[in-house]
Amino acid sequence: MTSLTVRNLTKSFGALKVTDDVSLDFASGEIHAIIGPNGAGKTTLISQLSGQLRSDSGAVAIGGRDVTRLSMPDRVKLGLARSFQITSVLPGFTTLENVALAVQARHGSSFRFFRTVANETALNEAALAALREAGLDHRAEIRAKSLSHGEHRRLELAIALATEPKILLLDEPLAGVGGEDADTFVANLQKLKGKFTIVLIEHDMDAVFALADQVSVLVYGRIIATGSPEAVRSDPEVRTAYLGDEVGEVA
Ligand SMILES: Nc1ncnc2c1ncn2[C@@H]1O[C@H](COP(=O)(O)OP(=O)(O)OP(=O)(O)O)[C@@H](O)[C@H]1O
Repeated sequence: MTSLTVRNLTKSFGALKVTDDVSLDFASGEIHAIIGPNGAGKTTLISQLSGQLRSDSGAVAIGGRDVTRLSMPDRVKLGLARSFQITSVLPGFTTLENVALAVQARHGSSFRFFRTVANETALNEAALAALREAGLDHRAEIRAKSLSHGEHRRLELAIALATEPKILLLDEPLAGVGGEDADTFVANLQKLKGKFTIVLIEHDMDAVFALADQVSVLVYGRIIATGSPEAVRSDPEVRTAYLGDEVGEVA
């Protein structure tokens, strides 16, 4: 089943056409990576999907429902969550409190106006469940400002998970994350595989080829290939346009 459908999306900044007639289908439960050189338009495309940026033309549908004209908050309500670039983590709050705020925002007044012990317990349990899925429950009581960069990224993932998404848009989750932290992050995403549709933008090709079911290659705003990691890796046009030597390292 297709959970997210993109048809003929286009966006220009002045004379620069940044996304150019992009059409893609994201299947339910799959990790679909979008790769491409710097400036190819990947982040712009994600912003068009999330509703942060209005497209010049084209259409986006979630589960068959046209959301092209919907705002970002309305798309979040339909299960589309974007992580990493719009999240504002409160540094003086604990990781649990940060995630609890996202749970509260998701459930609105049902948590806010009835401050019973039962509600607070439910709120904390939901937040802890999201932290567990992101592999950060052991740091629940730590203030966000004391987290490592990699842990901070996992907190942002937990905040996105707290919105109970059907589709997760991850924009370079591994940027600036190295070594063990990167391995932990990839392992966590592996565990989430199948639970949500994940659209993953990532420059770390080891991570992309380890995680993705489908890979699409964006070059100068146009999708030049879509397919399994193996098919994309051996596509001559992709090798010429983008992957080059990098592909050799992971082959
Ligand atoms: N708000 C904006 N106004 C003008 N130009 C923009 C804007 N946002 C992006 N661009 C330009 O659009 C092009 C694509 O940018 P985008 O960030 O989408 O690429 P990207 O593939 O995500 O790159 P990277 O891999 O480096 O993050 C770039 O040339 C960028 O300078």
